[in-house]
Amino acid sequence: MAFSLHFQQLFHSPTTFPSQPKPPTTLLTPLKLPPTPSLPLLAIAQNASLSNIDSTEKVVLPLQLKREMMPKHVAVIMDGNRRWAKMRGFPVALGYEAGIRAVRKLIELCGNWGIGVLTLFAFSSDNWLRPKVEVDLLMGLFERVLKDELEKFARAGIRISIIGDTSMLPKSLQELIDKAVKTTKENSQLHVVVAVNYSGQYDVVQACQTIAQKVKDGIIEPGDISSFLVEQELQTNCTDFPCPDLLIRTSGELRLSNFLLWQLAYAELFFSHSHWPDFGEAEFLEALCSFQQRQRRYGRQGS
Ligand SMILES: CC(C)=CCC/C(C)=C/CC/C(C)=C/COP(=O)(O)OP(=O)(O)O
Repeated sequence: MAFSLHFQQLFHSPTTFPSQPKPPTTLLTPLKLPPTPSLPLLAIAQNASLSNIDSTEKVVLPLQLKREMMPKHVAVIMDGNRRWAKMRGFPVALGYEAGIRAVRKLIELCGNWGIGVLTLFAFSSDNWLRPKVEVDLLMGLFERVLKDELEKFARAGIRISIIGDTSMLPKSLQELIDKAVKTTKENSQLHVVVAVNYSGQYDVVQACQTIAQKVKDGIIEPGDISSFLVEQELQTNCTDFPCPDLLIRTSGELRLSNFLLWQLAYAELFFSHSHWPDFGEAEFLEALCSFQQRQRRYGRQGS
């Protein structure tokens, strides 16, 4: 069975939300897209498979995208769930439910389009400052997603990893995380890395602590410390491509909010006006088209 079919079938979500016209706001105005026929009409099977996908499987891309220019690692700050809900007069919980629907859709698209790693910023270490009821709501949602979807993730060949300090999470969630990580650790179709109680600054600090200990123990010399060595100690070292090629942040905010600070050094940034629950295929395609138009120079002279 083709890889794309796996994902479409496994992640079809029946979730519906009360219909209500979108409020007229500039934040919700979609950006201008190149004309986008529906995926089945324009999709072509590009026969060569990507290295992180089983060679018997096909990656099906929309015509606008070039296979050889696809990012290997996409990171996302899923902002605007509460605003999405408030603008519709819905409870905050519904905003997060809609956010989870968008997560499912993005996982499906990354799987179908041959992206190797997807890192999602689900809970920042600063988010503990939110009202307890909201923190509890988010923790409950994470638990529910892991309980309900683990089998589907595992069957679709998805590997799940968590970055961040999980020791502060509810014990029941920690157990579900351990199970998800263990159950999926041999999977290689798509690596979904979820940042929970994550701080980019702390990630660098903990890497420094580990390296300092190695110096103290005489394992390495201070002069051995390099970018390569630091990167090896960062939590994203759990993936084959620790540094995202593309960072997407939704809902119009133009900041990094302490996410993957080291790892984003050379990432291309894409800021979407859509709130996270409205971020779907058209919006992702727009981000990828923008990415493929960038000239990535990594500090070198341009042509
Ligand atoms: C399992 C899994 C990966 C679940 C993801 C659920 C999800 C969408 C989490 C986003 C969490 C979050 C703190 C978003 C930031 O702003 P905000 O959305 O709170 O809202 P605001 O910026 O409008 O205030």
